[in-house]
Amino acid sequence: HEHIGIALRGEKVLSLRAEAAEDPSGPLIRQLAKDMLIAMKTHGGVGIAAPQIRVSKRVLIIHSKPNERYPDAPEMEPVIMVNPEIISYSECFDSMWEGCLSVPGLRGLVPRQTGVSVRYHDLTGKEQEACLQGFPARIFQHEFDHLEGILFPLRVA
Ligand SMILES: O=C(O)C[C@@H](Cc1ccccc1)C(=O)SCC(=O)c1ccccc1
Ligand SMILES: [Zn+2]
Repeated sequence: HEHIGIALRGEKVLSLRAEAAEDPSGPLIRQLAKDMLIAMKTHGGVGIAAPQIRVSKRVLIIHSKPNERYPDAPEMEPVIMVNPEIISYSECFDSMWEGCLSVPGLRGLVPRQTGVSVRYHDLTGKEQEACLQGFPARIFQHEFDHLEGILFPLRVA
């Protein structure tokens, strides 16, 4: 399974609103999260959403780490979020360069809120809340869009 393929722009699964996961702590979601982690690492992403490995479920991973475009991005452990909800956004916006594993070769300057407060279930089924700022907030909003069937070119200013 080393090479779990990534769905590309134009595939229907990327345009759907993903379905809520019924059992966030069940074996199906745990296996899905494992496959997503492998796919994200294999393809060198800083995040991934389940529809990108052709599973239309509301699961996303954010894994901010320093990279050539954002050398000062915070280093964090991957955060796996099941059925994430946005509680509130910051007022401020900024634009940053984004890429997408499903849109290879394209980069775009995307305006998004600088902060976001989220609620989600972790893989133990526990409800969590997190306040994200900066690059992690950026990645979250990009991955959450995937759960809504939205790809970043739609948001390019
Ligand atoms: O396709 C995805 O969802 C993963 C995507 C996440 C993302 C990157 C940059 C801004 C917002 C969200 C990627 O990881 S694209 C490839 C990449 O590693 C990268 C691209 C631009 C900047 C930093 C990393
Ligand atoms: Zn993407």
